[in-house]
Amino acid sequence: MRVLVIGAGNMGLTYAEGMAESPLLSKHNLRIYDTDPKKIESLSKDTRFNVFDNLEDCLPKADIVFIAVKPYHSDGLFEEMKLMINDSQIFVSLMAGVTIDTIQQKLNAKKVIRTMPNLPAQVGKGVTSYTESSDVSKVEMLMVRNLLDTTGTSIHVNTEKFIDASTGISGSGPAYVFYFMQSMLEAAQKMGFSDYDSKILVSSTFEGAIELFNQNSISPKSWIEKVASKGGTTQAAIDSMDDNNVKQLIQDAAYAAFDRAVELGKEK
Ligand SMILES: NC(=O)C1=CN([C@@H]2O[C@H](COP(=O)(O)OP(=O)(O)OC[C@H]3O[C@@H](n4cnc5c(N)ncnc54)[C@H](O)[C@@H]3O)[C@@H](O)[C@H]2O)C=CC1
Ligand SMILES: O=C(O)[C@@H]1CCC=N1
Repeated sequence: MRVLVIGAGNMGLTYAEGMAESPLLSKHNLRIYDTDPKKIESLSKDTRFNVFDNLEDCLPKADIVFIAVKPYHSDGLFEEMKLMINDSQIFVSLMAGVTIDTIQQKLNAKKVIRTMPNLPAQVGKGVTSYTESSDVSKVEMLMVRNLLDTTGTSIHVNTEKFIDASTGISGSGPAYVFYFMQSMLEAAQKMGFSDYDSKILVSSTFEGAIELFNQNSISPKSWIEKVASKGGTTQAAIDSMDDNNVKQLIQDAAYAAFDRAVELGKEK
């Protein structure tokens, strides 16, 4: 099985690194292609994969092709790729919004798997949702799933609506968590803590809360009740958030990302 990753950015490189560390592929079978000469130069020193700056040398013989460029670069890329591909190749898109139908038409490809990964893949804690075109067999799906799982965990969804929806929850989601962290860091700094202490207070609080959540089958709502004493400090904070409609605002933000994913698909 020969795998090619197109686009050595945040996502493409992360997937290439995940696959390189797994026993599924040898270096010889893992290729990465990018158009940025600086990236090519720095990657060339990396012994984990074969690096290419020319599609002709790496695309025709690949069995599985991960596409990890920005959605607005996809048209140009598809145009270049389409004369070099064949019907047995499987194309795995990591791009937000770009639909299976668009990829099949613009690339003239048959077998397409559309995914939505997320950035914690960089530390093996990613979650990727995925769905496929009808030409992809169960065995091929399993092969690709094994590759996706080298960066964390994955969930299969039946329709592309859920790929766009997971963009709003897990794809963009790490940024919402970082937004919350940044807000708490700034509050800690305003209260007079040093940058170092602020970071410890905030990161330990997130880490501890996630650990509690993962080790028990209790809902976040019930955990809030365990932290909040009646008439106490936590209740004052939660009341402030409720008064400011924070829950609704977070849900609106997730829907804004979901809607934008759908819109990106229509812009193609
Ligand atoms: N960054 C994130 O957290 C997530 C990103 N995605 C999706 O992943 C895709 C990539 O995003 P990032 O990795 O963040 O972008 P990035 O900008 O870090 O990487 C894109 C790479 O593609 C290369 N590139 C551009 N045109 C090319 C071409 N024609 N052929 C080969 N390489 C080309 C660029 O040089 C760059 O190295 C996007 O479509 C995005 O929607 C999905 C989920 C999460
Ligand atoms: O912001 C974006 O469009 C991409 C998709 C999900 C995360 N980053």
